[in-house]
Amino acid sequence: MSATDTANVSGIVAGYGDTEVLGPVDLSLRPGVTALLGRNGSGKTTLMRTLCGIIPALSGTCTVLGSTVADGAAVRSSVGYLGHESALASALTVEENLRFWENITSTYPDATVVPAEELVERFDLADLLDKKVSSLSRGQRQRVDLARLAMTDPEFIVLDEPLTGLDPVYAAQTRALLSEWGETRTVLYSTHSVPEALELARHFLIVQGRDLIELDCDHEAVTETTILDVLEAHA
Ligand SMILES: Nc1ncnc2c1ncn2[C@@H]1O[C@H](COP(=O)(O)OP(=O)(O)OP(=O)(O)O)[C@@H](O)[C@H]1O
Repeated sequence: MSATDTANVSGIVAGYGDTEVLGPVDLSLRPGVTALLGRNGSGKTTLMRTLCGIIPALSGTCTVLGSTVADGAAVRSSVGYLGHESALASALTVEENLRFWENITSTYPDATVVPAEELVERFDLADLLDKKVSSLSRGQRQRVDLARLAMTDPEFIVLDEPLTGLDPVYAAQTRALLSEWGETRTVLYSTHSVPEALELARHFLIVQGRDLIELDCDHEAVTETTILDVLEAHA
């Protein structure tokens, strides 16, 4: 553990009820982009949801920015999570959703709230404002979900496969957004694309069986072959 760590995980076992999926694992996350890789069903989503306090760890402790994630209120405004399922209300319009989240986030203790108008411009949402979320395409909805996530300007950003299924223009914009966030914040994102991970990240977490293998470009040469070797070791 070091003073610059954003998240510290100690002996975490992640899973559901009686079913252990991953762990026990220890890990630390620092500012920058970390890519999380692993085979289908290996536990990436489970781990990310545990780190954000969405599901409880079966054992072990997880601290984010000095607060334990079990204390949901303490981490709510400092952690931004984008999962497979949208956090938006599908029967409301995009504008209504942004206003709703603006109201909710302004109640978080010590929260920064980026005004909806600023997010509309930054995430290019002007043409979508009057549309119901239920009528949006997956990529359009993700844009709104990212704006919702950015509303609290979180220091720890966790994104589950944010680059899957996007058109080339929006994929490039999202890659640029991740890189920009990674300059000052801690970004953990999952992906199945090794080349894309190598382009975006300098730190890699790879699920191997119930363990997490860490690779770090600052300490070793990380290549597609190194990552594939780790992924295939338990195939
Ligand atoms: N709600 C749940 N209850 C019980 N088991 C679950 C639940 N959600 C996922 N699992 C199981 O946990 C394991 C890990 O799933 P998880 O979704 O974390 O994998 P993943 O690495 O994100 O997979 P993928 O790459 O396919 O998205 C799988 O065996 C899955 O069946």
